[in-house]
Amino acid sequence: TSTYDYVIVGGGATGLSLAVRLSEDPTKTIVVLEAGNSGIGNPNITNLRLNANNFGTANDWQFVTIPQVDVGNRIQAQVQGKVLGGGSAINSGMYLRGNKQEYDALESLGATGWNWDSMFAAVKKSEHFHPPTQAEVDTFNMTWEPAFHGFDGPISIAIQAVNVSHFFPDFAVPTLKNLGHEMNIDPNGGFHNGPYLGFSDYTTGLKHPLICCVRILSPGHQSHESPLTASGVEYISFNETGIPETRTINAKNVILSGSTLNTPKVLELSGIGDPAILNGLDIDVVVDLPGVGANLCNQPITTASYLIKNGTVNAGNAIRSAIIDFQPFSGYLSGEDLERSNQLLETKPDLLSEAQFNIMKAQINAGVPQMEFAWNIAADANNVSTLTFDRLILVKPLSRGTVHINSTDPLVPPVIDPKYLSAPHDKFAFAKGVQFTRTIVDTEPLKSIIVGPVVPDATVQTDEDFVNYVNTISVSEHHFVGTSAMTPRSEGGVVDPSLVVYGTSNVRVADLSVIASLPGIHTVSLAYMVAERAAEIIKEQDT
Ligand SMILES: Cc1cc2nc3c(=O)[nH]c(=O)nc-3n(C[C@H](O)[C@H](O)[C@H](O)COP(=O)(O)OP(=O)(O)OC[C@H]3O[C@@H](n4cnc5c(N)ncnc54)[C@H](O)[C@@H]3O)c2cc1C
Repeated sequence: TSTYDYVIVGGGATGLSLAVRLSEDPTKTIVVLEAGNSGIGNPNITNLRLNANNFGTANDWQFVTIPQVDVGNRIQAQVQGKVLGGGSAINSGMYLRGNKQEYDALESLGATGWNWDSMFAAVKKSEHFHPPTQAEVDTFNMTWEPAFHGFDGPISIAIQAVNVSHFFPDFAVPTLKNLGHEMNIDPNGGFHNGPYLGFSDYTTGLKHPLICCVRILSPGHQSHESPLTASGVEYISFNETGIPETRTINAKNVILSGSTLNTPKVLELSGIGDPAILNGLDIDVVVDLPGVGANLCNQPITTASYLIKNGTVNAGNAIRSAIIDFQPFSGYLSGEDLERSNQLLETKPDLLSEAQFNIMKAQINAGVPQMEFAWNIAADANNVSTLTFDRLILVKPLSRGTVHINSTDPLVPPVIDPKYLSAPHDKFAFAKGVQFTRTIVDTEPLKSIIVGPVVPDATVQTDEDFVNYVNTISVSEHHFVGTSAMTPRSEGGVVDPSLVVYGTSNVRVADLSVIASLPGIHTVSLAYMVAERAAEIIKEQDT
């Protein structure tokens, strides 16, 4: 049996991008194990507008959380890509980058070399920006800064242009201006405050067999003093009749790219993790690493919609989230609310590290965006138009949760407990964000064409009503990070700045689980950053 140079577990956004870069060296042999199907020829994957058709299908892991105590004990569905391309194959294609401070924070938390400069260079390497045509520029007032973009990478990026309703230039932009929210000419260069036209990426799945990696193999590893050296991985392969067969792959390097929710499972099944979890399942502790599966972070999301006066706008066939407005707390909280925010920020939420808490508070004070307001307009069959803030997202929550196995059966899903809105400040700031949409529609020129609220309806008025609204309606975004954090081992870290799992010599993690603190964005650009940086590091170290 042959020994590959690299086995990459997970052919998702990070894993595939990394495989492409590593395969640039023709002397290296690489195998990618992907648990899901191929997306080849599937229009639900190639057409961004149909992405939701994948939810609940074989292309989705169909995870659910345990009951979420702070949002009415609701169990929430957690869509996650289980198809070549992973999340990037079934996502909505929105493409965003955060503020410089948010990447520099990763280095402050212990990820030496992972800062805005290195990650900006990495993401430009991954990018093939397609500038808009002159006609699109003229029609939609598009702006962009060439220095913020890469033009030779594999990931195509463009500004969304098709069928944008006149509502946006005529009503949305002037209203935002009257609220003091000035347009951002290009949010991709390390400052994404303010409204801008949506950027998109266009990635699609590829072809592959059905394979699910179970655990890392480390034959003969006896001593807990010396680092574990993996010889490859064990995986289950389903044959044509659906019968599972256990097989192995030998490799000099193991790279886990199964995503924030899946990678802890492979580590824990391999005996790498929190002894309290492993002992309970009679799994031998090979590496004592309590940070595996901890520090789980994701964003809460909800919507609000308003009826538009008949005949005042032509909704046309506008695309989703045509304008996205990212605001710091000072952009939507009143003076009194800011005082309340400061009071709530005096107490560190459970499970959030002191280091992260301090950094996040500094970012809040520096005006880093905390809330996303995405604007969309649509008309029904009777041409009744509705303005929907289709993504109201608290983009940098303080709440932290966990994901762990509770079975040694590799086919049993992990226990996912993100503890949504468990930090009191999260609930306050999120509910206030939803409430702020009432201020937006009460501002001219929008005010003159709004009939009134649809969802939440007009009975929802007080602070308490809005808190109840988010408790009962909000769901979770798909932007998980943090469960194999790149922080010092003594602070709950799982990987070092070279992405090597502590206590091992040749096991790396390269997916979004390594990002200790979430930039306030949609996360696929981060996956490309991690992949490009990982490729640079691995190529340099493995010469
Ligand atoms: C529905 C949805 C919509 C989204 N919308 C956007 C958006 O519009 N814009 C944006 O920026 N981001 C979006 N995201 C987020 C973005 O797609 C993810 O952050 C990104 O894909 C994460 O990359 P990853 O490499 O960490 O994991 P993934 O891309 O999820 O890849 C992990 C891969 O590993 C495979 N895998 C897992 N475990 C195993 C195993 N044991 N053996 C073999 N294979 C395994 C999985 O099947 C999967 O293909 C969205 C995500 C989802 C799910």
